Amino acid sequence: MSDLNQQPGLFDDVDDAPIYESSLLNEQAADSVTQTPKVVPLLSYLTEQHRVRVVDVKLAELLSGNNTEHDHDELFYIILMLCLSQQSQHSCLTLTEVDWTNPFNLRQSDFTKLEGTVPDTLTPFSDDFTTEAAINYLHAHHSVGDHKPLQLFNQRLYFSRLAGYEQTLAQRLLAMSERQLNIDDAVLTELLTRYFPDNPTLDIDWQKVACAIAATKGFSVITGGPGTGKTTTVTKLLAILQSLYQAAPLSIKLVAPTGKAAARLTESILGAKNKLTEIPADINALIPQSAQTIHRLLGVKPFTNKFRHDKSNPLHVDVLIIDEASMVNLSLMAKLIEALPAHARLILLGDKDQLASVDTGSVMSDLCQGLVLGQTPQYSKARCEQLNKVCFNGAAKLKAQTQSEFKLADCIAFLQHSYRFDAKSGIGQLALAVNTNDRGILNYVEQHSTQGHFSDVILDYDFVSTPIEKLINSAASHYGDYLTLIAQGASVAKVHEAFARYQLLAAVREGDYGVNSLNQRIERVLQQQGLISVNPNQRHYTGMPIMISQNDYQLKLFNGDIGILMPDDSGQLKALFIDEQGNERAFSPARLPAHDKVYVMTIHKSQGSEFSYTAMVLPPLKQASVGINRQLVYTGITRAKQTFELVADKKVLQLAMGKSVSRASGLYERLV
Ligand SMILES: Nc1ncnc2c1ncn2[C@@H]1O[C@H](COP(=O)(O)OP(=O)(O)OP(=O)(O)O)[C@@H](O)[C@H]1O
Repeated sequence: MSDLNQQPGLFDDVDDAPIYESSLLNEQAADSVTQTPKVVPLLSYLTEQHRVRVVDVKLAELLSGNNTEHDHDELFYIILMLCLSQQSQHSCLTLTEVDWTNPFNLRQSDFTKLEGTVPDTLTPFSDDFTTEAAINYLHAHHSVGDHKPLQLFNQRLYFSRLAGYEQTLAQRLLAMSERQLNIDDAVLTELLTRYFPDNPTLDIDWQKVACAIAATKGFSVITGGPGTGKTTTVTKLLAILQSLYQAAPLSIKLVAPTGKAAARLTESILGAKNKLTEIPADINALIPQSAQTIHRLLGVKPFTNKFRHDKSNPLHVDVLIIDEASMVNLSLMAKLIEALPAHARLILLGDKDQLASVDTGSVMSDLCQGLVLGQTPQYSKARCEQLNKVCFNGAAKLKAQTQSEFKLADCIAFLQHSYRFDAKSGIGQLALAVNTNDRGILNYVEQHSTQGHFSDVILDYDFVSTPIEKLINSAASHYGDYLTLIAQGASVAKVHEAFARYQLLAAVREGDYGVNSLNQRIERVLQQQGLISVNPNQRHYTGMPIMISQNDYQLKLFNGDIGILMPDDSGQLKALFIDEQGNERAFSPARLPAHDKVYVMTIHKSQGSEFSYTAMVLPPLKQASVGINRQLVYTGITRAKQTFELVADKKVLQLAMGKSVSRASGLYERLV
């Protein structure tokens, strides 16, 4: 069960190798019995060590019908494993990936302790309980099946709620993609030519292909790395759609998963609308100016996990664009799709290579499986012909590769050319090196950055001899800008703008290179420099930057929202936020939902935001075995707009590059 155990969470604190030899284990367990530690039943050991939660034990007992402590059957333990899997944001438990001889990934150290307790066994399952036996067992079990608490799909076990979301999503996406749209090819060709004039520097204009794909399908995905023109493309797409439906203009909504991402989308769509002068004014006026959060669009019903808009009360929308779709979890995506009217078009925008959502599922990367940079996606022959006709006057630029079994293959557009980062830019090259685990490109970036050719990338590998103080002082000096503005009485917008210019990101929370310690140390330096004044008896102070860590639907403050504490006109200390429409919002600190200091933020929390100067610190090698991976580092790098600084042991960077994580999900399989 490599995938399950690679996920951050349960086994974070365990850094020795797992044991796979059960005979060896038996010996060690036996040895340890002769020493002081007490041998306890496996389940007691797992709960005592906080490897499984008591609440999950209770749930597993309830669902398996095992009420007595000493009467736990196979289903009980499989449900525990499913709980663990879900805590690592997998949608299901992939039974083929379970190591039945060591399903809880016990380690050598679990058995070789000199004191405390050791488990009595590696596995609760008998030797003949293989994956095949497990699947047969589950198939026959009365708790598994339609309208039962657990469901099997292929070789995957689900809690029925999540299986239901996956099923809904797959069915709706398929139905949307198969809907017949009456588009006049000749008119579409003319519009595509108008918005995408021939560009001799590009063999294939993927933006044009993306527009053609999204214009001709009820459902589409437009994915691409930073600066590949997702916003530009979607703005042109909306102009094309409004031109196609000019007689009855479409109701278009733009949404993003967080307020920050919605604010960014608003800003970039406005920028694109102003820049694209080829869009006629009357059509331009029909393209929305601003984006909102998904929660705002759906209308949160306070104190429930339900929304005002759902299947029985669908949204009034003809076209829905979801930006930063990789951050949207399975349940929210399913609820959003259920709330769409049958005729609506859905377009997902985002970067498939970024971190998946903080919650369960990985919809975007599931849908984008198999895309390879530099290659034509696996479109069907008929689709290639159609796209060649409308985009390239029939020239056979797109050639059908091997026919994909994936039913949505014809709906996926992959933007492959970065317009923001040209060959002179290190950020784009570094992101590429990490994303493709290409040490050659990494060497190239290193050489060019030390020689000063890539002024946008600073690589500080001198992890041991250069103390972390250098980074802390550098962060403090950047943050001095917004603090000076507060002291000068600048506007809230100006202060927020200055704060957002620089951000230090850390991969972990704990340890010297983690968010908690770095936050304290930067605060101390700012205090020493007289830029802030911290009173040990008061949590809040002028200049403190905070990030909300819990949604508050009453106050409409959401996880990830950033506020800065400043005195208002009457001198009262307030937390000031700017919402996605650019409006100021002030709250007294006592009313705020859970929040943290944010001189440093985790890379996870930075997703959906951008900073002119982004600095990122990775933990030392001994802390980097869990949770540091390619998607994490790539997400951190691509937050940078102008300058990216990395402080890390080069070995940790390389380790991350070599480790790509994926989440267990059956969405793709439901669509083949
Ligand atoms: N076809 C094009 N020709 C020239 N410049 C382009 C083209 N497409 C996009 N750009 C420019 O590249 C930059 C990035 O484009 P855009 O913001 O649309 O990309 P994005 O993929 O949405 O970026 P992000 O990484 O912010 O999500 C913008 O300055 C835009 O004007």
